[in-house]
Amino acid sequence: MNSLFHRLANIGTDWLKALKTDGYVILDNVVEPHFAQSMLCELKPLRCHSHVHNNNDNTYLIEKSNVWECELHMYKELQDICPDLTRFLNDKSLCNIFNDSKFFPYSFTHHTLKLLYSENGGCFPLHFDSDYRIDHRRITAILYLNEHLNDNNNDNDDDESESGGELKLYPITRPCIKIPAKFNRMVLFSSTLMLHSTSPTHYPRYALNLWLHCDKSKSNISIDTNQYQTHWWNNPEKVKCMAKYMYHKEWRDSILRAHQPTDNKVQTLLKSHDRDLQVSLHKLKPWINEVFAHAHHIQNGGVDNTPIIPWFSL
Ligand SMILES: O=C(O)CCC(=O)C(=O)O
Ligand SMILES: [Fe+2]
Repeated sequence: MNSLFHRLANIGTDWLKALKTDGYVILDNVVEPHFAQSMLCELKPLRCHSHVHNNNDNTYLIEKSNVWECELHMYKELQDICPDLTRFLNDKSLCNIFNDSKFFPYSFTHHTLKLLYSENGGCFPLHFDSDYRIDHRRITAILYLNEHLNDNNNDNDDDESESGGELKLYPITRPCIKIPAKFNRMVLFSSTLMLHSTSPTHYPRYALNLWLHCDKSKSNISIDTNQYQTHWWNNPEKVKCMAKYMYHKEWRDSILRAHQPTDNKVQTLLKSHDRDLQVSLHKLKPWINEVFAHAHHIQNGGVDNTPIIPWFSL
């Protein structure tokens, strides 16, 4: 069977280098357009028949209003009626590209696939996908399937577009990046350290979220704790604290935006957000002047490439 990601195998390694250095990369036209189209055709009726549902029985996905999520690997009965989405789920070629490149200190075993649909202001609050202490996801790869978005939906517009639905990345060395969810575009980023959110969508928004899982027993990771004492950015935990501090206002607002005001989870989420912010500031204490200066610089639109962020070190 041909690789579904054949284009990635033929575009050299610059994109892998960019992902490793910047923590994210944007790739257009990654799968055969007719295959992307056919996955979209399978996805649309699923959401109409409510198969793509809010996973409110699953603690690991927090329910958000107007966002439908379904982890396809958990629903065998859906796999039988969605052959192309199931082929996308079972395809190993993306993992193989990463494993063969040896650019990353992981051995990827497989990916899982979450189907996503949002509408009517649906959005994701700021979050990290994976907590390295409890799960094995290391790279997020989201394929967007929104045909009506075209080149008028320019990348990196300063203002939120009218259609909304952008993926927003917060890489802490530069201001937020807004990425329109265009058809057959894939955005890859660090599951553990890339803070991200989505802006409220004003169109029916379709996406396929792949998570690459690593085999922890085979990972080639060494943590030098002495080195971690030197700079905050050498320590992945501190990078997360920094992101929390830099974007805490936006984070708080995004929690309110993603849930109905009547949802009683909101107060709990806000409380835990406020507590995490205090903990983060405490952990950053040894570097506090440096941290404030860095945050101030980025918040004023600056870029600071001095910190080499260990995006894929855990
Ligand atoms: O749909 C997107 O662009 C992002 C989705 C996301 O962040 C998630 O599923 O964790
Ligand atoms: Fe996410």
